[in-house]
Amino acid sequence: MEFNTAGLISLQEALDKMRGHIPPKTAQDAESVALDTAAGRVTAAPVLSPVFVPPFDNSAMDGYAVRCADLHDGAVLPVSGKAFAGAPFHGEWPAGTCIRIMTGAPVPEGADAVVMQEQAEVSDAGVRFTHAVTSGQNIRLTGDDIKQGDSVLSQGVRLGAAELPLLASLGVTEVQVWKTLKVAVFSTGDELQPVGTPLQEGQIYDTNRFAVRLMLEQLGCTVLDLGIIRDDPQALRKAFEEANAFADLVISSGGVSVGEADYTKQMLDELGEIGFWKLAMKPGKPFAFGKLKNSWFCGLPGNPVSAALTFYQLVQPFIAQLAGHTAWQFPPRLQAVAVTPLKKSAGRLDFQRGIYSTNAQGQLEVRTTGHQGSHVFSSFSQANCFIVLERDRDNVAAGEIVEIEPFNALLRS
Ligand SMILES: Nc1nc2c(c(=O)[nH]1)N[C@H]1C(S)=C(S)[C@@H](COP(=O)(O)OP(=O)(O)OC[C@H]3O[C@@H](n4cnc5c(N)ncnc54)[C@H](O)[C@@H]3O)O[C@H]1N2
Ligand code: MOO
Repeated sequence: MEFNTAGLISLQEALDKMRGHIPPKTAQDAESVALDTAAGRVTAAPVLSPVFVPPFDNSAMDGYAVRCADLHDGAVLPVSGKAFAGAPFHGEWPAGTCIRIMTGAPVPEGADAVVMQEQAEVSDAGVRFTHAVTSGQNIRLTGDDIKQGDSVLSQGVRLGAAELPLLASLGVTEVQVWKTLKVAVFSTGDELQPVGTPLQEGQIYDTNRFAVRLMLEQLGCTVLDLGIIRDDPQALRKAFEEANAFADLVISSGGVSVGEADYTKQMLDELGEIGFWKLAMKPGKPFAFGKLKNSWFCGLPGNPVSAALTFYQLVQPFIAQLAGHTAWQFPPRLQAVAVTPLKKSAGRLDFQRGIYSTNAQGQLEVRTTGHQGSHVFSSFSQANCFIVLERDRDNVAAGEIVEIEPFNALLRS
């Protein structure tokens, strides 16, 4: 693996480096799972339909199945039988008669139209149709949705509420998916305590592991949580080794900056290879990426906003690719009018937290959540988007156009 470690690199350069190193998946990475357990998994091969949908010609309306040839002016057709969904008509169907039919029922052989009952007058003599009838009307033809052998899902699609019912409708019982990614997580820092433990002087609760674990679960990963690791090279080495033995990807938070207790980079140097560790983005300047013996490594910065943001902007797309989720898309960016001034100094691509809405003129507008410090995690719960301010941009005055990136499902509740 060849990496450039000098200087600050751009977010795009970092993403290209991270995603560019992932080898293509092979057959060994795939497994077959039952449809019932496939939610959140990613298809390893296109899914071909084993059947036609609909599987037979059937009625789109409650009404009467007819042969158009019988429908001369003023014709009254006696009813010769009934066809229900699940109970087809198989009796004798004399010429000049019709069949009562319900929505979803197989169309009797020879019928070339179905007339909805609102366009029929029923008398003792039979049924008279009040509107012109065209051949084929209200008949849903075999395979008009899906043909047998059609590819209904491509490779690299995450299976959810839009996909799994479709497979169920085809009678598919098993699906080929990529194996679930295994991700090990730990937080570093002597000041950190797990939730539920009383805090002593100088201590704080561990926010990052909570955020990272949650986002990993939403991305369909199997998580090994190694807890809080003290700022001690010995303990860190042990955590790195344990994580590497289990995982495809190891994610830590904290200790990537330049302080005296910031050992993450040193560990990565010792136990693996550093790809890069400084980005021209804010928050999130110190973000370490590299490789351990068997696994990839992402070292998130300790500040909670920086950790969540770098996970969202860098780790999320990286995991999508590692997981074979090729249908994953970067959240779209839109233009909006800033209705509050935004503080910014040139030098780093800035992801401020904002609240966007549509104004009375139908224009998108956005305002800041306020204090944008990297420790102000509450800015995420108030926000519904990032305000993305280009690297070279300075302070923004109210009324200027800015780019926004609405949160995707990872941050939207
Ligand atoms: N001299 C410099 N100092 C710092 C720089 C720099 O370039 N030069 N960069 C700053 C930036 S930007 C960031 S971001 C942080 C990142 O530092 P680390 O990744 O080494 O993180 P720590 O020092 O361990 O912690 C920073 C901050 O975040 C709190 N923290 C850490 N982990 C958690 C957690 N799991 N949950 C909640 N809060 C956490 C920690 O207590 C610190 O307050 O470095 C700056 N410094
Ligand atoms: O980049 Mo630090 O990540 O600004 O707080």
